[in-house]
Amino acid sequence: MTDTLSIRRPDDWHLHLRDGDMLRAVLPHTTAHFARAIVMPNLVPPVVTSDDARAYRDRIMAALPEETSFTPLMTLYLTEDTEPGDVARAHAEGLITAVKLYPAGATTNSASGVTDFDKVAPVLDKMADIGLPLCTHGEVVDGDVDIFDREAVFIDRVLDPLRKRHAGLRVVMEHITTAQAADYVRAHDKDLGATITTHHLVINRNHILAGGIRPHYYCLPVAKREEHRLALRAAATSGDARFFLGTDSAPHTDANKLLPCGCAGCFTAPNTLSILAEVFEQENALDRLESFTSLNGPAFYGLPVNEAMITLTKGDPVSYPGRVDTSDGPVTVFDPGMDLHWHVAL
Ligand SMILES: NC(=O)N[C@@H](CC(=O)O)C(=O)O
Ligand SMILES: [Zn+2]
Ligand SMILES: [Zn+2]
Repeated sequence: MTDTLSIRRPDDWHLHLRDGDMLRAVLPHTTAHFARAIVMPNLVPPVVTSDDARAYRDRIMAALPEETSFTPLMTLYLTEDTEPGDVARAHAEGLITAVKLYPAGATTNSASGVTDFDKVAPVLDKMADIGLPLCTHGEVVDGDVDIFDREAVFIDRVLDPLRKRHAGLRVVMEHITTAQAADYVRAHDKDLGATITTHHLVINRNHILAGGIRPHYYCLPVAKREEHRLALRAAATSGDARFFLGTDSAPHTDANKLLPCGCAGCFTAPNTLSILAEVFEQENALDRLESFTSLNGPAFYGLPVNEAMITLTKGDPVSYPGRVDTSDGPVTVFDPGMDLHWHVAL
């Protein structure tokens, strides 16, 4: 039985770091294990222009714990006013790694997102030209579409037509939650990838709703039926290079989660790697953990893999904080509902 595993240092290809005190509180939990992260731009107000991205990157660098090396990979929030020239310049100077599409109203802080795709056609064409990936929050927001169907309907109504219209555009389907999304990735070519979160490998919709409502398991896209969780596990552990880790670690204070209308998001940064090792071990796929956490993402983005290694060692149950304190109040850490045995050492 394997009880030690050395892998390249992981990257997180979908992360929410927030800003201000929250940024300072959550950032060390990511930098403890991860070398790089794609930083989502859904701040209030959002990170829309290259100037916004530069300023946000500086705030992240200023918040880094001492003697920590970490590279935030910045993204721009696509709006109907985004200028193709600004995006191209930001890409050329190495400031941004991707642009993020939020359908307006789909998720946390998405009000400035896209409603009319004709308006963003020029910028998407430019991105296809220069090879800059588009990360998508893949859910339709139409009130007539059941929330559990929003991802599958997005693929048919929005994503597939968009990829046909903008041939050559590289797309990452973020935080996929359905078998349909995994199948869509498999059926297409190298211009398509998908991130999978830690929590969607662990919970299904019963965890949120059965026996009482559990707001800390509520995130978007919402967790689906068990068959979808199993499909995501199969995709993540398959070794297929188009699937890679994006934790979507999305901290909200308990006060904002535990409301009559609570925020969506699971905060997984502190225990993500221990959970993933447990999941991959359960799937007899520990030998593929490194592909998912450390190799496939860089390959998609055309970046070098990290030189540094981390070692995971199996032992007594791992202890991790139940919550992280911020000046706005505590943020509850995702509870995977099982003991974790894989300890991370750098
Ligand atoms: N995933 C979530 O449930 N929430 C994210 C937004 C997002 O990634 O859609 C957040 O910013 O809180
Ligand atoms: Zn999202
Ligand atoms: Zn997210």
